[in-house]
Amino acid sequence: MATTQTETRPASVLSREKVATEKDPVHISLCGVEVRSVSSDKGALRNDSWRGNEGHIAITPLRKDGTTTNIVKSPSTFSRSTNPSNDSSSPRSHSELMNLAQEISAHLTEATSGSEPARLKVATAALQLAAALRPPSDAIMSLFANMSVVSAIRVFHHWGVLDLLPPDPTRGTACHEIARLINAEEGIVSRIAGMLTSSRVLSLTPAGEVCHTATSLLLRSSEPMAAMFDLMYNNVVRVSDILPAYFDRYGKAEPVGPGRVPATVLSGEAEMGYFESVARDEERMSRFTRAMAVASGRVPVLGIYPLENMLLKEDMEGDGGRVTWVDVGGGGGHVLRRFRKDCAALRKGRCVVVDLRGVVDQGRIEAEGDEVMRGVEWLEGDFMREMTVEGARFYYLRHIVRDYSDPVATLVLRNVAQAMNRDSRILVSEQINPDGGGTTGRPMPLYSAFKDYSMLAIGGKERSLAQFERIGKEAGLRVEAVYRDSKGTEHGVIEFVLEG
Ligand SMILES: C[S@@+](CC[C@H](N)C(=O)[O-])C[C@H]1O[C@@H](n2cnc3c(N)ncnc32)[C@H](O)[C@@H]1O
Repeated sequence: MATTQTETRPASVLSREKVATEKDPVHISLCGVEVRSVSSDKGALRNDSWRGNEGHIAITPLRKDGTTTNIVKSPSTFSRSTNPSNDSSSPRSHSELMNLAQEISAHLTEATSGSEPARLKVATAALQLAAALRPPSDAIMSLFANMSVVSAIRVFHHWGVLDLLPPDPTRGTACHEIARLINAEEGIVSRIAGMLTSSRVLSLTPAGEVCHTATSLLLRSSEPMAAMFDLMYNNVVRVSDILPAYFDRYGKAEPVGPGRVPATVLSGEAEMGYFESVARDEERMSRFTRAMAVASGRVPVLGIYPLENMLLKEDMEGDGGRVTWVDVGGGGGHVLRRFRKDCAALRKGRCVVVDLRGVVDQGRIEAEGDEVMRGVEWLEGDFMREMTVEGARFYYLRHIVRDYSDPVATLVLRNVAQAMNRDSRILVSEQINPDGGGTTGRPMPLYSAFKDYSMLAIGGKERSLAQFERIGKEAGLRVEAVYRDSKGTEHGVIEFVLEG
């Protein structure tokens, strides 16, 4: 079913994309010669079945010398014929529907026996089949049905209902008992519970008692996902309510920031940047950091950039105390921890986490006694002003550049560039949108578009490679290489070096 697809990137970009090695099945954008399906690692995409663009393709391109190498390419860079998702609203022929049904039945056994690629195939086909069978008016009303689910979760969350249900999903609590425990009327409790059981966020015992599901367990207040839910509620739902008035007031343009972004206008702190406003409140900052741990878990950290190989190539002996790795805006160090756990060479090097004061203070405390983080330095710093760690080998910016508009992101990159040596590298680890951002005849994967849209609230954006190249150039950097995720996400790592 798959077809080869010639990459349409300009030659200037193609020449810089990275060829994979056996150990690092890095995917790049080159013209594919053979196309075959590839296995995926387990777990990374669990619970993501609504991402809407599943599966991925491995291509075996020919090198100039005629040999081949394993290169994996994200599906979004293929033509629609290779990856027919995302156009759920277009009418489908009977044979297309039959193909989807066959796709589901062909992979269902494998999918339910733990195969991640099979699960992705079945989930995608099932979503496409359901969407194709849904009349347009239902498609519209289902948007509001989803919002009602969000609303019901929020109320139960606020009332502490999700914390009081038994954690064992086979044991339930009757609505009258929930009502008694939270001092509410039974009628309102059962209506909200009804929204959540019909959407399968909660479930019912045969006796009609309400019980947890795997989904609702993740929303208990002790879970990091609850912090993420709050963040999304604020930055997507609440911000949506003011967006038309926001654009009326500030103009129909991308927010530039750092101040006057929708989220800070909403909170009555219009002149502040988003992070400035979050950092004013210790509790809010701590919830934000917890939410980031979830965000990081949803996209791969390891296995994209061949760090171990790169470090082995470097002569770190006699380094004169040179810093190996700066995690710029590294939060509580959760990402650095994963790199250090995986990469012995990095544990030997000097690693620094730079972030705002409250964040590094918290990170330092939490890392105490953690063998993997022993020796890590925690440094308060403001990347909007300067990068104080000079000449490090790597400056790692994960989910940083996307937090800002082009002018502000350029400022951050320029500050880092000014601290670099000629052999230093910046690694930007983010979603890489397809060129054209979904406006070139093929829609973006739904999840990628959602991530971009949700960044609007804080004045940020997801970018295509061409957009990264542009802001890098403004900052005095050039793209040395691009490493894409082989697991079907749009995530990648862009390696920048000093221009010239
Ligand atoms: C979206 S989070 C990303 C955290 C982490 N890199 C990750 O991938 O999970 C952005 C991080 O940048 C930090 N940050 C925001 N503004 C900053 C500034 N001006 N200087 C340094 N760090 C900042 C925040 O505190 C937060 O930890």
